[in-house]
Amino acid sequence: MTTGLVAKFQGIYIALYSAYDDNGEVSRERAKKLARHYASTGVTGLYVGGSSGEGILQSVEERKVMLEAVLEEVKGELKIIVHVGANSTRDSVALSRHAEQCGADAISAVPSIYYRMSEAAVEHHWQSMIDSSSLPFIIYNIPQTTGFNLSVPLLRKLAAQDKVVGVKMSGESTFDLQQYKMAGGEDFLVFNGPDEQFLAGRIMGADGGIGGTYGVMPELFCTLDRLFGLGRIREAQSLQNVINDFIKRLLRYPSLYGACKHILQLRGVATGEPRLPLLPVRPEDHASLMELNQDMIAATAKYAQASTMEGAQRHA
Ligand SMILES: CC(=O)N[C@H](C=O)[C@@H](O)[C@H](O)[C@H](O)CO
Ligand SMILES: CC(=O)C(=O)O
Repeated sequence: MTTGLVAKFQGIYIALYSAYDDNGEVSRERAKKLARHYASTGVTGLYVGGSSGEGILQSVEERKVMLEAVLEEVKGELKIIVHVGANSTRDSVALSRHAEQCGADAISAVPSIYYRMSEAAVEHHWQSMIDSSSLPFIIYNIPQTTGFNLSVPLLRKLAAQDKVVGVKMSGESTFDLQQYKMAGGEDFLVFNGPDEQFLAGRIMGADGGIGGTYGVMPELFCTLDRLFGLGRIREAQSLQNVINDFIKRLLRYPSLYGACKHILQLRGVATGEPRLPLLPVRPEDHASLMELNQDMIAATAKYAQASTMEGAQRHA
């Protein structure tokens, strides 16, 4: 039995993509349509403005618009965690305050990037966001892009505060993930970052996941999570294998987000191209992306059927 914060926040969170119009401006309308698209997929919530959401490539104003649109559409239906990390503490604090004003469920942040930051500087940066809002705070550790790896002592120190409720662990070591889970204590959340090892992360203690590829296969990740919860590990393994084949195919394109956004467009959900320097897909990519989309849709249907059968068996 899980109680408290873990019970409240655990689950599958789609790292939401950016939503731009055809001129590359943030589009409220497309952001709403994108959020709506996910409302009935079974996911717990959305992670807005993170890596996949290109928050780091947007102005503070654009990030506010994006969050407001998402909340207007799905507040109360989906839990909304908003990434408020910006390079300056000043901007990060402004975004933290805004997140609270407009009713997000939690905030989260990476360290400041570009300058090599001491642990003391990162701690001060995060603490400023924590202090500027009453929302729960989720540390975002993604050392391969930020160059900063969260230490267990810093995690322990931050987690001692009631407002610091969890960590999104995007580093690849599931041992580190397990160490965070142990250090955070009983009611501390750990979210798996690398989608390719979702199952491994869950086995080592993650309470759920926040991922950049969930947005093109949300139902598959929900099923994977459920299979793990039911202890059906062999089936979970084979589903993770299916998912990883899709992820490997997605990673072949000029940018992961460009490929994912193109797939969404094929499903009738336009979100524009990723913002440069993230590259869009090329015309020569269209045919293979159409095939990948079809394969994902087929796998989703197949696993939906499998879970119906399982439901029927349970009720028999
Ligand atoms: C480095 C990175 O962006 N990691 C994401 C978040 O943790 C993942 O969700 C990846 O997008 C995903 O695992 C695909 O490699
Ligand atoms: C991938 C991920 O979790 C993010 O976009 O922040």
